[in-house]
Amino acid sequence: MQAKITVTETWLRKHRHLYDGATRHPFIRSIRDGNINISAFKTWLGQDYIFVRAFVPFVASVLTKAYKGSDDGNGDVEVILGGVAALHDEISWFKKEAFKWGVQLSSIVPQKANQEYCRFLESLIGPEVEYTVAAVAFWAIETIYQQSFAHCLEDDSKTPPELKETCQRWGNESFGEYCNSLRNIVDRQLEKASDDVITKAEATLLRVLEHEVDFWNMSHGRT
Ligand SMILES: Cc1ncc(CN)c(N)n1
Repeated sequence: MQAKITVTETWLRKHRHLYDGATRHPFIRSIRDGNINISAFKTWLGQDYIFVRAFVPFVASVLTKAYKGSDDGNGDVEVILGGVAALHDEISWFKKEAFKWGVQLSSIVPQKANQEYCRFLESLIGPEVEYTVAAVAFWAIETIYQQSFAHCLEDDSKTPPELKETCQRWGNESFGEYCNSLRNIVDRQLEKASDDVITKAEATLLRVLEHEVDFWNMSHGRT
């Protein structure tokens, strides 16, 4: 018997071009090819620290929605709670890494693409945004990083040794499994969602892809 094609699979096929644009961006390719400009990397590091701080309340809101809105016989809350715990480690990691690279986090000013992305996250926090829609954003945001950095760890990559740890942070297998768990949550929700929610969720996925591309562009010095 053939496996059923899930909604996320349909979307990823339909929006492959945009998805590849986010996960195979020139910034990521430059890490993978070993010719990353270190000042671009430092820009990314400082800006991403600001993004991750704004990401925490968004993920907390997804957790609340999971608690209130899913049947949760499926353990959504535990999976998302794992994500919150990982973010705690992520923030400590950014501080340690910034120190290593001489990036002064307290003096970083968020750039336009970052501000807009953080504003978008905030727009998804309120109770009027359905759990399914917010969960799609969450899944996409985490998965783009996982896929991007895993690409830099493939056998034929020339990622500089000093950036391997960064790539491992999101490109590792267990982060990949966590992203798969988020994808299962999303597909389960989408199975029972109304057409209206499915339409909103797909539009949200597209917005995330665009914001991620803009974020890489900003880090790469293209804005
Ligand atoms: C911009 C961005 N997107 C995703 C992630 C993964 N949490 C991140 N740290 N920053």
